[in-house]
Amino acid sequence: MDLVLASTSPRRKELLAHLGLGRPEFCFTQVAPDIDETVQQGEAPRDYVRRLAAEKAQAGLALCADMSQPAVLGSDTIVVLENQILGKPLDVADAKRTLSELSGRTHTVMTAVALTYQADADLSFKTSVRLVETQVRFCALSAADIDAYVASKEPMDKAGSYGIQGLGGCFVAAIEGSYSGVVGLPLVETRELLAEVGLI
Ligand SMILES: Cc1cn([C@H]2C[C@H](O)[C@@H](COP(=O)(O)OP(=O)(O)OP(=O)(O)O)O2)c(=O)[nH]c1=O
Repeated sequence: MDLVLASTSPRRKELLAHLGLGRPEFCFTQVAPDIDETVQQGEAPRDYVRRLAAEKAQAGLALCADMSQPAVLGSDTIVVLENQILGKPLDVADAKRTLSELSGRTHTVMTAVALTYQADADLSFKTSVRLVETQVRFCALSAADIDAYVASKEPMDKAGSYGIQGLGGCFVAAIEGSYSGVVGLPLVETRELLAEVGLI
């Protein structure tokens, strides 16, 4: 099987490479899935993030027509505060609003990872999905903190308008769960998915 990462995220690429544990034979290619990320009416955050990860993997599979046996990974990350999905910010004002909502509170980061691959028996494709939830507590943020952070532009391509792996780590008072899941690809669960199909 050929491993394919269906993602445009440089962070997911870097995290997936970790799973090779330095072995040169572990390799993968990358394709850019293009899916509609609209939340369906009444859709719960857990259902949404699982659906998007699966749709990214399946959209990625459609881009692998030239491969004999692709196994495609897709992933999606959302921040959830009081059952509300906080995705990537629409603009600077939205990022500032999101950060002030997260200030001094605990939110959940949900990341789903999906693997679409050909099940041997009947040549049909199967998608396995794992959902990982992590609690993140933010310290209290001043308006000056938020302005300075948003000016760095780091929040603009990230769910919840922050990156724990970057400057946003300054705001994280506590985390319970998967650090790599917050960054966008939960390593333990991704390793399990790959191990199930013999890719590692
Ligand atoms: C909360 C948090 C999110 N993020 C990122 C992970 C994801 O890349 C992004 C959420 O957007 P996603 O839609 O999950 O992913 P993406 O559009 O960046 O990439 P893809 O092509 O795979 O769809 O937020 C961090 O990098 N650090 C964090 O601390």
